Amino acid sequence: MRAIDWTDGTTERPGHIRLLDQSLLPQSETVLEIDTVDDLIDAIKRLAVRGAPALGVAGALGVALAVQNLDPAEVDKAIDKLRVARPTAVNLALGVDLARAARPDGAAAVLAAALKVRDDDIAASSAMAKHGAALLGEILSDSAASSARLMTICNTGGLAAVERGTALGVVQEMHLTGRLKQAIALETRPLLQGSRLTAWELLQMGAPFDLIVDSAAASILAAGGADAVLVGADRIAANGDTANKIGTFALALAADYAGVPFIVVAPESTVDTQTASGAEIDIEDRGSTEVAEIRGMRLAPEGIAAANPAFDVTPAKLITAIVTDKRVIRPDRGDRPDQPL
Ligand SMILES: CSC[C@H]1O[C@H](OP(=O)(O)O)[C@H](O)[C@@H]1O
Repeated sequence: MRAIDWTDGTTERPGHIRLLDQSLLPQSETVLEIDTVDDLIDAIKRLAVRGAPALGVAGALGVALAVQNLDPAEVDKAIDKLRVARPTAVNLALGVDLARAARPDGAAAVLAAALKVRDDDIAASSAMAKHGAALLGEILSDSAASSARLMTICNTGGLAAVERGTALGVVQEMHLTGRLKQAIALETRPLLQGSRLTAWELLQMGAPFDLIVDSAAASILAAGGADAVLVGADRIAANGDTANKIGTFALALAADYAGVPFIVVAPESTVDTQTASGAEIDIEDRGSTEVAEIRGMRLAPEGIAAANPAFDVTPAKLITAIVTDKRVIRPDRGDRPDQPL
């Protein structure tokens, strides 16, 4: 099943969104049938649906839901609330804007625009998988390129998109073409997208992998335990600075120290040339509970303070390459995403 999709209406029920509730994976594969924008916003805020490309599709389909089900006077307020449900991933606002632009042409045109966002993401995931695997063939030694050990953080597979995903889509491509020796997946505290979601997807692929705690990554890299680091992105600024899951910046520093290529994999829809640099990216803070608890089980003492930025920014100078569905940008050679395609 896709992470998120649209189900056409029947005589019993109007068209609506179906999504796999990722907050319950891997213990439970629960499908949510979403009929209202408020329920979609709740699903986004609690990461039942998550990942920049998937959020773009959610935003676009949410506009179709609003136009289909709400009084015209209520649509803009609902769409505006959806657009800011999570601030860091540029894709959410972009998906909303792409579907909203079709409003003058009616509900069918809005749905068609939203389904195009979905279909374009599916195509982009396949293109990124191929471009990323080709780049590894170019920059790694022959032995590493044919038997690669690839480290990754958070979850960037089909669950973070619609199908295949971004960085984990490259890992899948390397596996499918017999060139993956091992994936190394960081658990990714505090919400454990790595141990819950990436491990689940790698198992389904049948790919060889190790799950590691986040704090083991630097010493594994320094000891020569990985041939490349592949990460996703939530927003790529005009100069190449990249916002991604918290811990990505530390991983980039460790990769730089270890002399290991650090590769960002993201669709062009995640490139935001309106944001000049990483300093302007709004980093979502998700509050102290996620740090102090795991699925409602209190770990830290009551009454403590906790900082919980959900993302950090990796400066372009630490990024070897940015692989998109359309191109490979090489910040290590002075390339910038705001240069024309
Ligand atoms: C290809 S997904 C991009 C990005 O989204 C994830 O964040 P979250 O799980 O909070 O939605 C993570 O930063 C991924 O790298």
